[in-house]
Amino acid sequence: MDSEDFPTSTAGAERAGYRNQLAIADTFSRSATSGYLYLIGAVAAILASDMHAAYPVAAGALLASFLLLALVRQSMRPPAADGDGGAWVRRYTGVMALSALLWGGMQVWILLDDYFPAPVRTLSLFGTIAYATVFAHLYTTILRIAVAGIAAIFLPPLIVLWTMPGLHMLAAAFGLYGGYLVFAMLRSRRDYLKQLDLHEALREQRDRYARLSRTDALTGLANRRHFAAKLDAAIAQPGTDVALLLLDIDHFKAINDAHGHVAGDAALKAVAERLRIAFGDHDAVLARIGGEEFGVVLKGAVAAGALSQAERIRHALAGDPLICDGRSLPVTVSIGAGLYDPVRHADGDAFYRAVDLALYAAKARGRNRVQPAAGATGQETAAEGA
Ligand SMILES: Nc1nc2c(ncn2[C@@H]2O[C@H](COP(=O)(O)OP(=O)(O)OP(=O)(O)O)[C@@H](O)[C@H]2O)c(=O)[nH]1
Repeated sequence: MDSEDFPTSTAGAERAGYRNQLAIADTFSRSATSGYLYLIGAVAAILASDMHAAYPVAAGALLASFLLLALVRQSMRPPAADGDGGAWVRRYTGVMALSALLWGGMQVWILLDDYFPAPVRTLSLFGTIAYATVFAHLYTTILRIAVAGIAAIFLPPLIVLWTMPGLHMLAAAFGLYGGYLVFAMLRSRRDYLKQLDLHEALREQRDRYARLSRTDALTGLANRRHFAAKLDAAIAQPGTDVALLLLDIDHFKAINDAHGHVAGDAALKAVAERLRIAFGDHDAVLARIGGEEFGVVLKGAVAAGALSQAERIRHALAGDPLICDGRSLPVTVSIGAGLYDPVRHADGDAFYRAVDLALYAAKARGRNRVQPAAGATGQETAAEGA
């Protein structure tokens, strides 16, 4: 879709895409059934002038065309979010402009053919003014539709009125109203863009809150609630291996006591960064469960090797002190690790509890070690003091 159709206050394809989608949806909801208004107008003009008796073929063709265009318009549902919005806008603009042009043409005929009495001319001119006004006030969701519609409806009768003897005053009044329509169209467009901005700000705020509600503020990892939901979702996928690692920093209180809470926070952030480095390339969910405890969900092939993955991160942390604000902080972690087994674990909670017990056991058995959950595959890989 052409970007000038939907100017944005800030750049960004995703943002523009959202605005385009909104504009398309709004256009359709405002105009899908209004093609029938032309049909009603045409029926009124034909009945008021007995045109069906004098010009039966033309009257039938007009009614059939208005009906067809109204039906086509109503059936043109907007594309899905990933569909071709630009093509839809072009087609929809074409259908709306064609309907407007047909009305404009009928209006010209009514003005030029002496067959039509004055009241019918007046009636049809009212219709022309009404339809053009709708374009100026409602269809500015997509500016080219409003411009094309007003031009197609309004210009043909305006030009004809201007050339008709004795109707210059009427043509001038008509022209003045046309000027007002351009003004109204631009104002309506401005209001609509403001409405889009508001929509967008609300959406961004909603997304921001949703993100915050999933994230641990200190480390930027998932929080406990989101982690639990991700674990449930992972084990609900049939045929996918799922492993859980629960890591707890050993004697973390001593870091706080020795270096202060701020340094403790920095250490937590540094551990989170080490987890990102260690598991960033894997299909993994990383979380700070609370305090100095972290969780990792591993999925797929890497899950089967959960114990060696746990050992790898334990070893990496023990062998390479954290660097926080230029200060070297040696840390070790105790890790509970388990592979989800639907026979042994009733649900995500039961799985989590089993791995949590393994973490407790790792602490009880001396810390700085990996403890497999009961029933987990693989060998225990205690590595105290490594
Ligand atoms: N800096 C900082 N400290 C925290 C945070 N959350 C919890 N703590 C501290 O983490 C420490 C946890 O202490 P404990 O539960 O005794 O555990 P530990 O000292 O790590 O000992 P073990 O787990 O048994 O090895 C406490 O001193 C808490 O105040 C936090 O967000 N920031």
